[in-house]
Amino acid sequence: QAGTCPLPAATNSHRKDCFSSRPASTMAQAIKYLGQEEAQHIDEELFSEYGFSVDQLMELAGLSCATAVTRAYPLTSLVKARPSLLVICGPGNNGGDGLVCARHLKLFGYEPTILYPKRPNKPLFQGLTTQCQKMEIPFLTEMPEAKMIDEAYNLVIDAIFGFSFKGAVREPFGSILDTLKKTTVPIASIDIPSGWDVEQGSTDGLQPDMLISLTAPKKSASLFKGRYHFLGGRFVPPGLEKKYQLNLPQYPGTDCVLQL
Ligand SMILES: NC(=O)C1=CN([C@@H]2O[C@H](COP(=O)(O)OP(=O)(O)OC[C@H]3O[C@@H](n4cnc5c(N)ncnc54)[C@H](O)[C@@H]3O)[C@@H](O)[C@H]2O)[C@@H](O)CC1
Ligand SMILES: [K+]
Repeated sequence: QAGTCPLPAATNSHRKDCFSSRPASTMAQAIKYLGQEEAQHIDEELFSEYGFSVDQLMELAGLSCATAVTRAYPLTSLVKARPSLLVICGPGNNGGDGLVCARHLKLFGYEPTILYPKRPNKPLFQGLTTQCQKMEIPFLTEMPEAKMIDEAYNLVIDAIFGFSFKGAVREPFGSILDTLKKTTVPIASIDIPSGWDVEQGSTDGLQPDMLISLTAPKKSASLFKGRYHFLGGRFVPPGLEKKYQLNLPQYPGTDCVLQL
């Protein structure tokens, strides 16, 4: 028996994977938490050196997020009569992950509604928006009040900002985040709790119930206090993982997510 399982919340199947097929030398090393620049370098390298396209990785990232949501909030656990979710999408690729996530959640039997106030004028985002519209996912024209969100939705998915967020929050997202802070319904944040500094977090920011870290957690994830921390984005080539010493845990079987 070589060492202890590096996954604190590991299920029996994770544990089995750890002990049966992970070399002893990598078992002891903790997963790396990335700084902002390092996360951006890895992102660039996936495209420039490894030949991936943004929409490819976004699809896998968004699918991971939807899958992680089904694990933490299965349809049978939802408290409202309808399996309603509010997905709030920001102006960059984190918002794109949110659109993909919403589409998959609809296929998984949930009823997502999207708020997408700043839409980039690029074919990728236009296509993702059309796909959601054609799947009869409603788009809101404005942010509802906190009370209305608590009444209408089981969960809010925060796809506003990811690892490129910097500085003071600009409108309309400042008001959106202020409203979100007043809600009591659980929040699931994609990659970073929006409004948090990517490395330092935020003392008075959102306190999501769930965080889905993509590729590898960012430094601020060490300050996450919610119930569910998942890793998704199972697309990192071993060469890149090695170069950046990510020490990613082994995903169980063919799963695209893993609970940390
Ligand atoms: N390499 C990876 O790991 C992958 C990353 N993906 C996603 O891409 C995200 C990063 O995407 P991006 O680099 O497009 O960046 P973000 O989506 O983090 O945000 C960039 C957008 O937010 C705006 N913004 C930044 N700071 C702001 C502020 N203070 N107030 C208001 N607006 C602000 C910028 O103008 C820009 O429009 C990741 O967090 C992840 O969710 C996935 O789509 C695919 C793979
Ligand atoms: K986010």
